[in-house]
Amino acid sequence: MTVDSPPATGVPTLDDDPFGTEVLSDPYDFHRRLRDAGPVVFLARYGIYAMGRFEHVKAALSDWATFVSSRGAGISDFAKEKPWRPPSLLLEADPPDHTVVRTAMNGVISPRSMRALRERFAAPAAEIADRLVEQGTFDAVTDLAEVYPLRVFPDAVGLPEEGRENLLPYGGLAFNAFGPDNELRRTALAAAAPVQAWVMEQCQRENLAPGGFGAQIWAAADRGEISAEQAPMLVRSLLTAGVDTTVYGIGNTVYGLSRHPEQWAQLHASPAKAKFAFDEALRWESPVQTFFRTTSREVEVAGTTIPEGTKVLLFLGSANRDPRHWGADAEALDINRRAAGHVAFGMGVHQCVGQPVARLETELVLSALAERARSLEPAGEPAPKLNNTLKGWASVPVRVTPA
Ligand code: HEM
Ligand SMILES: O=C(O)c1ccc(-n2ccnc2)cc1
Repeated sequence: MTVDSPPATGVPTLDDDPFGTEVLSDPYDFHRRLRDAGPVVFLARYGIYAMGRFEHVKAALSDWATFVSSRGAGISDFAKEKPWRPPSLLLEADPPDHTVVRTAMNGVISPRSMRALRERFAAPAAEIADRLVEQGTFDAVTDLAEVYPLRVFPDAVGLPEEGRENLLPYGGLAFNAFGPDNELRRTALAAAAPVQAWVMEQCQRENLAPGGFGAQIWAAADRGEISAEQAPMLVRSLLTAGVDTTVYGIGNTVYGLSRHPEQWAQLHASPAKAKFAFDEALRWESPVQTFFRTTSREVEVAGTTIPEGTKVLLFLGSANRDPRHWGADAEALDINRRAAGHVAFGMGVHQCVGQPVARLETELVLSALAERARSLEPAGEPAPKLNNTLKGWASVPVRVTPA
């Protein structure tokens, strides 16, 4: 789908396809041209506006009343087109409706529930790290990034064992569906029905084990914090977001460190740096590259007037490498940089509610590997995994030497 807002005269325009194979597999040249073209740029291919600089991406994310999510976090404008699935009560909602549901979710993914998960998440991390260091050569994506989250997260939600292989395809479908009507989106939607049916079935109370995130969401409905109709939709949010994102996050982190052996050496020397390494890796190669907003009114941004009802693509990955904010070495991976304040988890009312889960998983598995592996280096060419929203790898062959 394309939107038909013609560019206001004088708006810098680019003809690149941000959802084409070239940009999806290596976006950084386009990001530099996007940032340098201006604060607000018209992308003629889809008739959308775009922001790539840190200052303006952060401001738009923080201004939820002007840049709304309820008309879709993808290119499709829900005011004009039927969504491919019932809209998310979190990602595709605005305050005040969003506030009630988010408050309930904050109570489920809470510091207390994360403390309980730390023990449960630590043992599998150590076990997988032991095995991979023993192996010496492995694939950081298929042997690690795709294994560990699927080992710990479905149990944390309280999912049955049966059918968990649907989780990665469903996440990939949802993240492709935010994009335009291209090959990636069409292929994903063509295979959607059985995966969607499985996901919605798992969101029902009777399929969720006691004590898990799912059961805790239903308990919030029992307490009247949310309605019984909203509860399965909130579980759906966790199933949509909870696996793909961390798989890409862990994969991107190990990919980045494998290309910077001196940084791995520092991490091996002090594995407690894993949390800083994760933040810097998220800044340097943001798993979630983009999200859309829609303008609820005509708005002026840095001298450019954006009409009401315009789809605006926020390039989180570009903002996280903007030298105007991060300095001249913005494109370098440096685990000693204080990368806090990046927008890889978003900003404002929609800032990632799953952040504590992503941080716990990555910190545990990265520190477990760093303790055991003195060195981590490439062992072959990586293969990108193309997705309309996510940036990451299908394969990252690496070699480690034991401590
Ligand atoms: C490295 C991993 C992750 C990254 C980079 C990430 C990134 C993001 C971003 C950028 C947003 C903001 C979306 C927007 O502003 O439109 C977001 C929101 C969200 N994330 Fe994540 N996420 C990650 C992991 C997770 C996990 C593991 C979960 C679930 C356990 C999760 C659940 C959510 C939910 C439910 C929202 C919507 C929050 C709201 O709208 O209030 N995310 N995430
Ligand atoms: O509610 C949903 O369906 C949904 C919610 C959040 C994400 N997301 C994106 C990045 N982290 C999470 C994706 C889908």
